[in-house]
Amino acid sequence: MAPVLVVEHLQKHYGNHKAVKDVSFSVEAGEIFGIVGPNGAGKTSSVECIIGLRPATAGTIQLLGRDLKQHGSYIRSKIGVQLQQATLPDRLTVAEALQLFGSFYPQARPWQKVIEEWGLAEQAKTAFANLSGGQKQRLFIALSLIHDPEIVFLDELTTGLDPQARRITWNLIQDVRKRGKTVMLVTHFMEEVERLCDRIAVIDQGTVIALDTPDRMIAAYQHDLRQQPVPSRDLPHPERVTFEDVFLRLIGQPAH
Ligand SMILES: Nc1ncnc2c1ncn2[C@@H]1O[C@H](COP(=O)(O)OP(=O)(O)OP(=O)(O)O)[C@@H](O)[C@H]1O
Repeated sequence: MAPVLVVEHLQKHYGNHKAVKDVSFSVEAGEIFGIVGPNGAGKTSSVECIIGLRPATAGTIQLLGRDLKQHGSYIRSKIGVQLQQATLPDRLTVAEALQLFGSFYPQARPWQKVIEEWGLAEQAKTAFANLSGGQKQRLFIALSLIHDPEIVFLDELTTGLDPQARRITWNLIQDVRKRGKTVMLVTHFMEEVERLCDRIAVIDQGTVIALDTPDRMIAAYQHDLRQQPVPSRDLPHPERVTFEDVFLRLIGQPAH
């Protein structure tokens, strides 16, 4: 099956600052694909170029087999986006938000169905400001899916949520995939990518420094640990390696 997204040698410069130096990866239909990296690594800049929000400085982006530069409006109709630090006017109700976002797309699904699917029917008349953190995230997911896109980009969806709301949101992300969508997930939570993602790209200083399944990355790290002649106090016990340990080593930080 052809990949739904192919990014090749993407670069994004802001003046002299090279935020994205060389990012390449491809994503298969139905994957939950994670993008992780330290603050300022270039994750959001990469995603913003991929969704057509910012022009790339160099490189090519193909979504659903079409080049972003030539087919921008087609591609925008096929992607759903929940951007970092998304918010809505305090007094806008859930139903109004869904109707408003639906009005942007000719092929929008009936908002009454979407509100039911995402368990927000009881909050239809609730103002955005009065929703819980978890309900706000559910609304943002529903809004990103109102036009029935094929690929959904979720940037730091669970930042600021308490652990319970975060876990509920994980289930929602899996529900998005169950509905046949491909999910691109940008997050700082390593447990989140380890549990949810089929594959992960680790971006550091504007380049992809690792790309694989979480299990394979963890296995490679464990293998390396066993090769060490003297156990280091900075490294965790090999049986308890997590993706977070792998991530910290990849970006050059001590694991514990
Ligand atoms: N509009 C902009 N103008 C100038 N510099 C920018 C702009 N947007 C981002 N940058 C810079 O580009 C670099 C990459 O930022 P970006 O937001 O893409 O990183 P990130 O990996 O998403 O970080 P975070 O995890 O903190 O969200 C940072 O040094 C940032 O300050």
